[in-house]
Amino acid sequence: MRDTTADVRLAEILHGGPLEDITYFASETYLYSRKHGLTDRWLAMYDALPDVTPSSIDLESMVRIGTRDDVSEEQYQNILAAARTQIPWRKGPWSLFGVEIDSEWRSDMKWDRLLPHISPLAGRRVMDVGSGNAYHCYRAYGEGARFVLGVDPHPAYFFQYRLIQHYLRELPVFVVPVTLDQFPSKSAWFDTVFSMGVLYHRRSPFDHLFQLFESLRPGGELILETLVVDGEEGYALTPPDRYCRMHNVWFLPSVATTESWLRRCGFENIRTVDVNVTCQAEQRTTEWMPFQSLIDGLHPDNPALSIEGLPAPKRAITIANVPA
Ligand SMILES: Nc1ncnc2c1ncn2[C@@H]1O[C@H](C[S@+](CC[C@H]([NH3+])C(=O)[O-])CC(=O)[O-])[C@@H](O)[C@H]1O
Repeated sequence: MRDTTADVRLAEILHGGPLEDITYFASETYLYSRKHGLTDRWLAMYDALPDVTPSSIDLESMVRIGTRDDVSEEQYQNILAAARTQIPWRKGPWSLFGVEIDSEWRSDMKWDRLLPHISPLAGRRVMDVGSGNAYHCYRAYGEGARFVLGVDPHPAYFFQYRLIQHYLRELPVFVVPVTLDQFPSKSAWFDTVFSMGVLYHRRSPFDHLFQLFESLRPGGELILETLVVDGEEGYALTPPDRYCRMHNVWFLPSVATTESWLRRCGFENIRTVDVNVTCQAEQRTTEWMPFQSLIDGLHPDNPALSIEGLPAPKRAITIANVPA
């Protein structure tokens, strides 16, 4: 068993509330029970991490944990080597004691697009569904959230979060490596819920939207970010096969359709605050994600199309509230 600080702290926060039972998912016992092939690699990485305390942290203008001066050359090399064992880093960027992890996605660009439009996060309970390695969870904490819960079933991203969390153990920011379907329904507990980059991966988009609705308290706010296509209300594109080489994309609604789906699920005050064609400055191959990226999913002769001939990725941010 490794450090159990996270389990204990999460249990304290959730004690007596509607989500008390999910504490188990944050436990090492649950992790080992999944017997994932990456677990051994992660444990070896975790053992090699030096114990250092960051002299300063910035989660507001970026994610920076400590500085190069906080660590010796040997400690720096150990952290660098540990971070490299967790390649590919898809979400970031992270600055960890001077190790600059330049991830595939500039996740800060999405954050900058949404932040001016959402209710201030200060004092709020926040959930980020599809949190990946928790980049946006830490940014939410940087805006003053009092508790942030990331939800993402992908073990590799969870282990990246645990690497970062090793140096931010005192913060009330947690990730559970499961899907939202494994949560008790109708917790009505969160003030703000993010679902970004998840809806199009769900085969049943309405079930996902209802789950988000039921996890929010009355008056609570949803920030939904999803791939969209041009079209009238009612139109949604189902790719006949892959989309930008991804095999798990099911529905690309128009903006008007996205909003109508939210209305149908009971949300109100629905407004789309940003529509953005993804550019290569935001999603690209880097040293920390050396595999295929956006450019490989676009048509070689026409970047307005995906490689399959469908519209190139365009993303909308829509905000909506549960009735008060
Ligand atoms: N049912 C599910 N429940 C929870 N997570 C899920 C589920 N299905 C898939 N995921 C997770 O949702 C994330 C989608 S990426 C967005 C990351 C971040 N939000 C971002 O906005 O940059 C998509 C993208 O970047 O295109 C992955 O980490 C999946 O493991």
